[in-house]
Amino acid sequence: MQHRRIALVGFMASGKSTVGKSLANHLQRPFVDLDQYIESSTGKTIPDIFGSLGEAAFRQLERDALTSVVRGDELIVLATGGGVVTQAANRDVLQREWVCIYLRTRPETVRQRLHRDGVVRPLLAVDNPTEAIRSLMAAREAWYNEVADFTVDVDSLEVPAVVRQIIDWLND
Ligand SMILES: Nc1ncnc2c1ncn2[C@@H]1O[C@H](COP(=O)(O)OP(=O)(O)O)[C@@H](O)[C@H]1O
Ligand SMILES: O=C(O)C1=C[C@@H](OP(=O)(O)O)[C@@H](O)[C@H](O)C1
Ligand SMILES: [Mg+2]
Repeated sequence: MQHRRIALVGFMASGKSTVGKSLANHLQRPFVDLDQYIESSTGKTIPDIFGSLGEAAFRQLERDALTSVVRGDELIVLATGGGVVTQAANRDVLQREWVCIYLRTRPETVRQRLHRDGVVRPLLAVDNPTEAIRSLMAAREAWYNEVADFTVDVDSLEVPAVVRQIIDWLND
């Protein structure tokens, strides 16, 4: 596990971007956030892409990004977006080429954290976000499990404790 690329997967607001950055720091590896990569390569924000081009176009950009983010043998830590697993091609790449850590959350945790970071998540910017969280999570759960090499239940863990669990597992 030490010599492979690491991808964090999980639902929106599970902590992939935050934990990923800290994990990369600890492991002294380069960190890439897939959403930020898409934003800098397109010059558009995620909400702009959803708003002007639609979700299908975003998924295409995300698929392309997942392969172009890999440069040579660099052992990066990658924070994916929560919907990366909706695409079969991405699940295939994640299973074959990445060690995947699943940050598992309960819907209530997502609800509580949703607005804390100021990140706009277009799929949850709806009239009934609680219902959107519930239904999207139910639809995706099996996919997260399918790609996961290791799962952390993050609901009652602070970020450093999540990072510690991952490092302990990698060192096992
Ligand atoms: N383990 C945690 N405990 C408390 N807050 C957290 C934890 N992990 C992340 N957060 C906070 O939740 C919000 C969403 O985290 P983020 O890393 O953007 O999630 P993701 O990339 O999975 O959508 C941020 O405000 C972040 O600081
Ligand atoms: O779950 C999703 O479909 C999405 C998750 C977001 O990333 P985070 O999981 O980092 O919030 C971002 O990619 C986009 O808003 C779509
Ligand atoms: Mg993120």
